[in-house]
Amino acid sequence: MVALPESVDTGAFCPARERYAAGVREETDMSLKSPKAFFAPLAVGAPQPLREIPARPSRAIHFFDPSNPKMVDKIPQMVGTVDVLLGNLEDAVKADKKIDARNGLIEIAKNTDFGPTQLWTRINSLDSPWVLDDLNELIPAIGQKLDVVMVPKVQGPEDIHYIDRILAQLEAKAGITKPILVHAILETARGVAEVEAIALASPRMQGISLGPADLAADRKMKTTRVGGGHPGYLVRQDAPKGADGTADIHAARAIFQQDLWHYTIAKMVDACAAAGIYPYYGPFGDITDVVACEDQFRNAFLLGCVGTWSLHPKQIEIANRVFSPSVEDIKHARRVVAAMGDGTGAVMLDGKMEDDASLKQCLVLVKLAEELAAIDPALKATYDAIEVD
Ligand SMILES: CC(C)(COP(=O)(O)OP(=O)(O)OC[C@H]1O[C@@H](n2cnc3c(N)ncnc32)[C@H](O)[C@@H]1OP(=O)(O)O)[C@@H](O)C(=O)NCCC(=O)NCCSC(=O)C[C@](C)(O)C(=O)O
Ligand SMILES: [Mg+2]
Repeated sequence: MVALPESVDTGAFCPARERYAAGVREETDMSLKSPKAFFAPLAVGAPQPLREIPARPSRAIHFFDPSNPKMVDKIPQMVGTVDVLLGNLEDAVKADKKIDARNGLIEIAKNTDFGPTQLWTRINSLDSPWVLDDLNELIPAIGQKLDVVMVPKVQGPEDIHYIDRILAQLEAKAGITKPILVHAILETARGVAEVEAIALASPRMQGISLGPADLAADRKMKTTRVGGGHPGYLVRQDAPKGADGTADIHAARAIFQQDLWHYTIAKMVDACAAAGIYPYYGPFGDITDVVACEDQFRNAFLLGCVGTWSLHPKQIEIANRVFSPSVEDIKHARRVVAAMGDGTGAVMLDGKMEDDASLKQCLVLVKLAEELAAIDPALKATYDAIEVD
């Protein structure tokens, strides 16, 4: 029994302190994530970190401002139509609404049954005057309901270590039984350079999203958009020869717009896959251009991302469709699985060679379809109706 001096204010009831007072000693990690202690809790009484991040569908992470009554009104009816609802406290919430947003999120979380939909929040940046109160108030009030805390403007693994320890302390104090996961936004040049270390910084790491607007500013890119392409970033077809045999540089030539985000997304996907966590595209700011939005989302899906952000209700349907394998892909994948028998060797299917490696790609799609069908009855009916010839 550890006696506390009478002058110490022990504050509200704290399960971890009670257990400590009762002589219970738990293994924790006092170091900054030494390899052997990687999976030890970072505070006495904090829940055991997960060894594997659950593959919960998260095709769209839908952002709403909890201080905006019109948006808040729409949240209950969005439950079940979107995989993740995220109460945003950071950029896009006005400075004089920060506290309303935090309180609004607490109220929504307490009063809403989220069913299969995950509840995430994006806290303010680590250098802001709000972040400490965000954590101190959200975790005790709604920590048991919060699945993931998204951390903006992550610079390196030390930012994740900082959040990791605070979350452990707050979880212990509040008696939270399931660990809250952490999602980093890749929106600084140093963050991109350190993305592998960020992905591996903590067993809480659930995933990483691209933050193209802040990243562009931090890198001093000469763009003014929130994600998407740029007409000036292009490759031009070679000039044809003119009558005099030299290149006619003024002749009409095809131009091919390139993807400004390809390098960063590919780097992020590799870092996430290597760490066993999930990569996401981020925001597409041109809300009216649903066609280009779909293209950007599909590029990310093909490269390995599991989801994207939705800023406006109309982007949810696009994300749900793009990040669910198509009927054609599932039909083909199931044919390959059937044709490959025990999964070894090579076969010909429709004039193409299939082998162990193409089978593995097909299994990625089949597994994803099963995970999505488990939470999306309409999609399940669509996949169930596929006939493999
Ligand atoms: C774009 C905006 C201003 C257009 O808002 P609007 O009201 O002008 O649009 P609307 O088409 O007129 O809206 C129709 C209805 O839908 C509602 N509505 C509209 N949006 C939502 C929503 N998200 N959730 C729920 N409801 C929504 C809206 O309130 C309205 O309700 P009403 O019919 O009753 O009048 C608005 O959609 C919005 O503020 N969206 C969220 C923006 C946001 O969260 N930005 C931050 C993420 S991006 C970012 O931070 C960058 C990054 C990663 O950090 C980096 O790259 O660096
Ligand atoms: Mg940002």
